[in-house]
Amino acid sequence: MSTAALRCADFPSPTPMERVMHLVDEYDADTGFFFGTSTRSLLTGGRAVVLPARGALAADRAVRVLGALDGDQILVGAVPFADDEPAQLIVPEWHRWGPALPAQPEPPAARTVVPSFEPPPQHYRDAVAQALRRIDTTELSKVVLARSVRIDLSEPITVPALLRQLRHRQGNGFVFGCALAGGGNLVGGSPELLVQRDGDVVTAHPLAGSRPRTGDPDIDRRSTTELLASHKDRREHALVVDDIARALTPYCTELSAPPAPTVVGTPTMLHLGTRITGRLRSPAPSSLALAAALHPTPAVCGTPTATAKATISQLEGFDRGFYAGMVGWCDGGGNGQWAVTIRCAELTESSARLFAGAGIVAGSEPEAELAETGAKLATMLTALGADLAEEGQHAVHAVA
Ligand SMILES: C=C(O[C@H]1C=CC=C(C(=O)O)[C@@H]1O)C(=O)O
Repeated sequence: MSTAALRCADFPSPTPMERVMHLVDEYDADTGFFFGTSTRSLLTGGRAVVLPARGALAADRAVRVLGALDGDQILVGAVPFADDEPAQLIVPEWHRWGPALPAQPEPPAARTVVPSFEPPPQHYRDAVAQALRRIDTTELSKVVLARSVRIDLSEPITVPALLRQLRHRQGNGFVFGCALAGGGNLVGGSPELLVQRDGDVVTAHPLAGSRPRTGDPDIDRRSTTELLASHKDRREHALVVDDIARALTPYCTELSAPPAPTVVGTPTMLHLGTRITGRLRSPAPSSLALAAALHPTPAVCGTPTATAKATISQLEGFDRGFYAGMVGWCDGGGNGQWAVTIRCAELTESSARLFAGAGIVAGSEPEAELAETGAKLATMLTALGADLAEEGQHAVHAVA
């Protein structure tokens, strides 16, 4: 091969998309935080104050820190699912707002990976079957059971490159990156708003009840109709809406939600969603205090909460870490936005650990829930360019 051909193969000329620089390109994988919506982006760097407390306590302490923030300072970070695990909440040294992250429609370089299921798919089916027995015989009405997949990356992918991919795959959702104190980065593209406060207006947009999206308009139209008509999915969804409305009521003078959900589509999934809005009483709690009051909702935990939490720790078989927690920002005035940490991965130079869960209620079927979690994993897998080896593909996308 000639030298010219070698140079060409090694250094392909940049596509127009690659030339568009964005705030995200300054993301520092050691201390950075990025949170992007379809209209704007937030990038932070450095850690002026680190809040080393755990779970709910971290949020509580963070709320007190918020009261002491200087005019323009903000608090950002991620809170794990479990109360007893360390949160990653910081006041950064600096932050900047910018335009929405441009999507990266070109797919990433494909990489063949062999996934390790932690735990294996059969464990997941068994856990769902056990949960269904508990739903039949105890007070448990709903539990969200998740599974995790670890993939080894033959070559590293940078956080900005992954975030651009996720922006493309998560249209109107939230894309986030958060450097973790213990090393690695939490990266994801969540479709679900836990809570947002803007002055005295509070908004939550829970999602629960799902079908995979195929990209075939006829099939997706049928799935949308089926989802809206499904008693099982409507029940699964209503438990989340009721819980959030109950938790927000004490803080609000008005609170409203439409009587029926609509279907919220992502490029890989169709979900039932309900936008809940309210007016906060004065003095309005901060967005972080509201998020802490709501977390964990039955979209990631279950009903009743304590029984569902116990069921998750007994049946799931792995540590959720930051998956199914919350990620976002809050300013000194209390305004801010927190997304539910789903469709995410914990990323290191050499591996990615992905997570996905599904709500189990009476009428759920283990094989269908396994397939649903497989479809949810596809958001991150395709963003990573993971071309699964055949046996892994079967296990991730297993259908009845
Ligand atoms: C728990 C997850 O999704 C939640 C959000 C939307 C739909 C869900 C469902 O239908 O089960 C889940 O409640 C996940 O993606 O890991």
